[in-house]
Amino acid sequence: MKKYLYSNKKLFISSIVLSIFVVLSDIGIAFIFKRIFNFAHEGTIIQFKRLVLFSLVFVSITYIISFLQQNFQARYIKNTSVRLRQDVFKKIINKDILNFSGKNSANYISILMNDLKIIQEDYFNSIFDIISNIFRFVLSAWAILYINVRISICIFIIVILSIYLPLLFSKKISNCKKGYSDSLSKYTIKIKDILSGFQIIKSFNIEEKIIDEHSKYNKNVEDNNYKYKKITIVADIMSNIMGFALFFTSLIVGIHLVISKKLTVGELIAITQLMNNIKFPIITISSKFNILKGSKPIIDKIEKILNSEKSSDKLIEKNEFNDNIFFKNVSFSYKDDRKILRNVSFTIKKNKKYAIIGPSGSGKSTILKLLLGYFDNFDGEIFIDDINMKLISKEYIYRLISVIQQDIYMFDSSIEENIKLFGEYSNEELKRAIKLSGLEPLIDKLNGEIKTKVGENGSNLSGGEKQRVSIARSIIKNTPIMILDEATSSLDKQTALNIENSILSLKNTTCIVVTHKLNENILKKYDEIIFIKEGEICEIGSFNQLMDNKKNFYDFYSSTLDSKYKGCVTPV
Ligand SMILES: Nc1ncnc2c1ncn2[C@@H]1O[C@H](COP(=O)(O)OP(=O)(O)OP(=O)(O)O)[C@@H](O)[C@H]1O
Repeated sequence: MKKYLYSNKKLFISSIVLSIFVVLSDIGIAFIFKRIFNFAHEGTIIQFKRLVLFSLVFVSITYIISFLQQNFQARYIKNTSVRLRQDVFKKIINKDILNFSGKNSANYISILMNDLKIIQEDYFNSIFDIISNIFRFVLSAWAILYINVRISICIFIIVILSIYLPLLFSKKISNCKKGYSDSLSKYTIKIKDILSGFQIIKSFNIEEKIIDEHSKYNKNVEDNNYKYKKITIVADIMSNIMGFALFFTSLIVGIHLVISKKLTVGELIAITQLMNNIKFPIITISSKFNILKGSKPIIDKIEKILNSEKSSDKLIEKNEFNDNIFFKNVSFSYKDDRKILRNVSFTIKKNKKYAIIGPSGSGKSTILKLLLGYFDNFDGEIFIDDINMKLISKEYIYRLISVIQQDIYMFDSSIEENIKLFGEYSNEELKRAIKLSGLEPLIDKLNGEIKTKVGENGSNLSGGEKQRVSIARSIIKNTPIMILDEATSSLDKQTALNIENSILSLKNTTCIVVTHKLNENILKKYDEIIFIKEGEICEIGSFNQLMDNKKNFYDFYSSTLDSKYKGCVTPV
C-alpha cells in the first residue's frame, strides 16, 4: 500500500507542508489572543485597534491556507483511489479463469465497492490526520513549553496516559472491522445471487422466503457494523475522557499559577487555546491509529490481489497452431475422488473436424474445459504441437482457440459490439460472421439496425438469437481452432443444420464440436467422431466406420432413433 501512499508525491508533500502552515497559523492565533488579553490592562486603544485588524487579516489567511490544504488532500485521495481501484481491477480482470472461478465473483465486487471505500476513508485519510496532528501536537507542545515550563510538565504526564489507554482497544477494533468487511462481502454475494434469479423467484412465488433470506444477511451486516461502531465509540470516549482530564488539570494548574503571579492572564488564555492543539491531536492520533490498525486485514486482502502474479506471466507465447492437439492418458476429477475422465487419449489434427458424442454427463464438456485451461489439476498431459499445454500462456491459448458455449453472456450493448467484443474488424469480416452464424434474418427484422441494444445479458434477444451472436463472435475472431459446446441447442433444426454446415465448411479451421443433434448427413461431414461414455473414450472413427463397427456409437445412435436415450439426444 506504501507504493500508493507515495504515488502522488507532489500533492502529498504539498498537503503536508500546508498542514504545517495551518498548525503554525493556529499557534499564531493563540499568541494573538495572548497579546489581546494582556492589552486589556497594559495597552492603548490605537494599538488595540491595530491588533484587531492584524488578527482579522491573519485569521483570513489561516482559512485560505486551510482551504488549500483540504483541497490538496482531497485531490491526493481522489488520484490515489482512482489508481488503486484501477490496479485492483486490472489484477482481477487479468486473472486466468481457473484462479478467477476459485472465488465467487461477488467477492470481487465487494472488494471494489466496499473494501476500497474503507481503505480510502480509513487508511489514506487516517495517515493525513495522523501526520498533521503529530505536527500540531509537537509545535503546540513546543509553544506551551515556551510560555511556561511547569504547566507543560503537568500536560505531558497526562498526554502519555491519553495515548496509551485507547491503544488497548486496537486489536478488538481490528477484528470487528474484518468481521464487518466479511459480512459486507457475504451480503454482496447473496444480493448478486438473488437478483440474478429474479425471474425464478417471481415464477415460483418465493418472494417471502427470499425476503427472509435477505433479512438474515442484512441483519448480519448491520450487527457487525454495530459491533464495530460500539467498540470505536468506547475507544473514542476513552480518548475524550483523557482529553478532558488534560484540559481540566491544565486549567486548574494554570489558574493557580495566575493567582500566584507566575503566569499572566494572556498566557493562560494562549495556553488554553493551545490546549485544543494538544487535546484534539491526542484524541485524533490515538483513534486514527486504531482505525489504521483496524484496516490492516482489509489492506492485506487488497495487497494479496495486487501482489498476485498472473499465472501465465512466465509461460510460452504460442502464436500459431501448426499440427495437432494430443490428449495423452488424461484423467480428471472436479473435487472429490469421482473420476470424470479416465485415461482419455485422442489426437485432433489441424483443420480437421471432430464431433465429441456421448450420453449426458459422460464428460464431453469437461474435455473442452481442460483444453481451454479452466483446470490444470489433471493427470496425464495435453500437448498442442508437442508443447505441454500447462507451459503455454493462457492468453495465447485463447488467441488460438475460440469457444461457443451453451451459457452465453451478452454485454448490455449493441448487437455489433457484442459480436466484435471491443475488437477492430472490417465491415466485410462483420458481414461474413453475420452470414455464417445465421444472424441475417434477425438483422433484416431490425431493418439492418445492427446497433440495436441487446439489453442486460441479452434480455431483448431470444435464446437462439443469443446463440447466433455467440457463434458470430467466434467466427469473426477467426482463430485456427474453434470449439462448439452444444452451440446450436437453442436453434430450430433447420437453422442448427445450416450453421453446423457453415462451420464445418470453414477450411482453415480445426473444429471440435460437442453435439446432441445426431443427424446422419452432418455426422458424415466430421473427419472423426470421438465417442465417450462414463468418462472413457470408447471409439474414435468416421461415422461410417463407427456404424460398421456396430459397437457403442452404433448402439447410441440407433437408440436415438428409437428414443431410448430420450432427453439426452435429439435425433434430427
Ligand atoms: N464444476 C463442476 N464441479 C463438479 N462436478 C462437475 C462440474 N462440472 C461438471 N461436473 C460433473 O462432471 C460430470 C461430467 O460433466 P460434463 O458437463 O462434462 O458432461 P457432458 O457429457 O458434457 O454432459 P451434457 O451432455 O449433459 O452436457 C457430470 O456428472 C457433472 O455433474
